[in-house]
Amino acid sequence: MGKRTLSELRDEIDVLDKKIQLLIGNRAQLVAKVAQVKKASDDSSVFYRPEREAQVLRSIIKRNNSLLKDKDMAYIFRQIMSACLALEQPLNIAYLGPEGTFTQEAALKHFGHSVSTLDCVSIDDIFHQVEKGNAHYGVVPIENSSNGMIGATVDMLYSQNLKICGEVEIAIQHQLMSANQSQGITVIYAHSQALNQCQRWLNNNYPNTELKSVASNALAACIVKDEVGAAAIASEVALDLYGLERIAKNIEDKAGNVTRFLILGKENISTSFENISTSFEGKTSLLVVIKHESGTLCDLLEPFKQQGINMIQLEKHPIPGVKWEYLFLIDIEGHKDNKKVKLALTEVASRVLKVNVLGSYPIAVL
Ligand SMILES: O=C(O)C(=O)C[C@]1(C(=O)O)C=C[C@@H](O)C=C1
Repeated sequence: MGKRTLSELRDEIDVLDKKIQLLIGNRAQLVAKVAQVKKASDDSSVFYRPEREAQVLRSIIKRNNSLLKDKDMAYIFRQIMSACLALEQPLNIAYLGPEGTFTQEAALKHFGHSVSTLDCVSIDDIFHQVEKGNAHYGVVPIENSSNGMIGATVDMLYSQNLKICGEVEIAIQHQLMSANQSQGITVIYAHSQALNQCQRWLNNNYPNTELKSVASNALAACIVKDEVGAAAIASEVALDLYGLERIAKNIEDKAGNVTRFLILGKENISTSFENISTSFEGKTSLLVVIKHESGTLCDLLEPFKQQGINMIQLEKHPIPGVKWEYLFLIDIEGHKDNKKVKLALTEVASRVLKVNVLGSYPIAVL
């Protein structure tokens, strides 16, 4: 058989597309049945199941031996699951606005594009909107690979009762942009995080320019749309969205600049797997306050060692409103209902002033 012509190849693609479409339709029908099962169950209002979504995406990546990259294959299935979940329950996701922030990018990467989004003015506002029930879930930054923890988020985790039900990572590349490149730049707007992440570049390239910190990078882009002589540091998405011109590309000081975001909700995520210890590729986050006495930090850590539990993270953070007193944000491997984790947590609780289990959730898949 000779080489197939363009139209023959397209005919074959049409046949495959028809099959794929039919299969996606069949999948949607199954998900509609899943919704019925959930409605009849105890936690009838919880349709979003991050642990199952993570399992689906991990399997997709594991068996991907196609020409497509893992991340692209996973993206396609992420969108299919997003559309399927919207059949069960249309979700509204709170993020740091306006449109074009990295937080919005994180929200869409995690939930897919079949959700609606609610733009919030601050990290505190995201917590409040979820708390009030105006959004089903919220997305907040927790940690940047160059700058460390996001204090405003830790403060709110301490003072609010929301649960962590997922995490997502986004590569952060900053663009310098303005409405009109021919004008000299007298002021640069950005979120304080972006100013920190680009500090060296700004010192080298704009040593005498005024730097103004605003609530988000997308807001900075929005402001400079109408301000002569002003530039903004924001994302590629914001550059396109607000019709600005790029002055400089990827100005972050450190390559591989990544921000980790948390997904917040009102409920603990379901533990629908029969054997949590073997099938849950996840972690548990805790906030702990210990006595200001010799040996108390060792006492806190010992139960994890005794149970052979790996600690992923241990961060010290000032307790909001209490001078020179600190809380610890701890991430450990495993689900809070796993036998060993449970034993360790009970022991920890007996040794510290306060322990708040923020949630157990799947480790970011991509
Ligand atoms: O398995 C479920 O619980 C579903 O609702 C199905 C499904 C999917 O499309 O695979 C959809 C939404 C959930 O968040 C998880 C998975």
